[in-house]
Amino acid sequence: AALAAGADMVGFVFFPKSPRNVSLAEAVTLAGFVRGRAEIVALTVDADDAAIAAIRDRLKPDWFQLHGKETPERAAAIRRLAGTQVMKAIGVSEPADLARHAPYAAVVDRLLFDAKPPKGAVLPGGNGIAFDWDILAAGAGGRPFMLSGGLDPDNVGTAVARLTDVPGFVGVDVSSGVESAPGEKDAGRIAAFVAAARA
Ligand SMILES: O=C(O)c1ccccc1NCC(=O)[C@H](O)[C@H](O)COP(=O)(O)O
Repeated sequence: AALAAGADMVGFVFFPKSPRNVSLAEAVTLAGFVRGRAEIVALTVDADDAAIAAIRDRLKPDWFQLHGKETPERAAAIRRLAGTQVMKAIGVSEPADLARHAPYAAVVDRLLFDAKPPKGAVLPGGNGIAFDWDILAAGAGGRPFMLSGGLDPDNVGTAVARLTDVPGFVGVDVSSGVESAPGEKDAGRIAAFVAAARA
């Protein structure tokens, strides 16, 4: 559905507590459809070297998306180990959170500004929560970045319009906003999301 809709990237979640978790074997099978048509993203949460190496060797992703508490040093080490591009998720709920991205900017290829998970949340991402996009408009810093958090087919056009002139803005990422239930992607919502983002 993502490919049919014209998505640029397709992500695979490696986080057992997520309703979107896939095994490495499932991801490898699905990635076979994606390779050459869109970029393959491996989403990990504080993965150790063995997990990164296994994903690198079997999935052969274009990107690792780091969604845990990885330090800038750990993100740099993962980038070396993986030999791929790396995107680091930064949780944002207030302007001060943007300062957290500075140490990562020199060591990763892209930042993903996402909503901070609510206190006690099981998932560090994919919670369908939006934050104030004006925070990014004021100080995203010029490094390549993407926006996520609570995006859906109805609001993504407004989000893109708001950020399109902000230096570094390269795209959007979505999860729950294109689902009919947690972990159940909806082909119609995916198509509507990509169309609205591109429009
Ligand atoms: O989506 C998950 O289940 C998930 C699990 C563990 C870490 C991160 C996760 N998702 C990260 C994403 O990149 C989501 O697309 C992003 O947080 C936006 O989610 P949503 O607000 O649901 O669109």
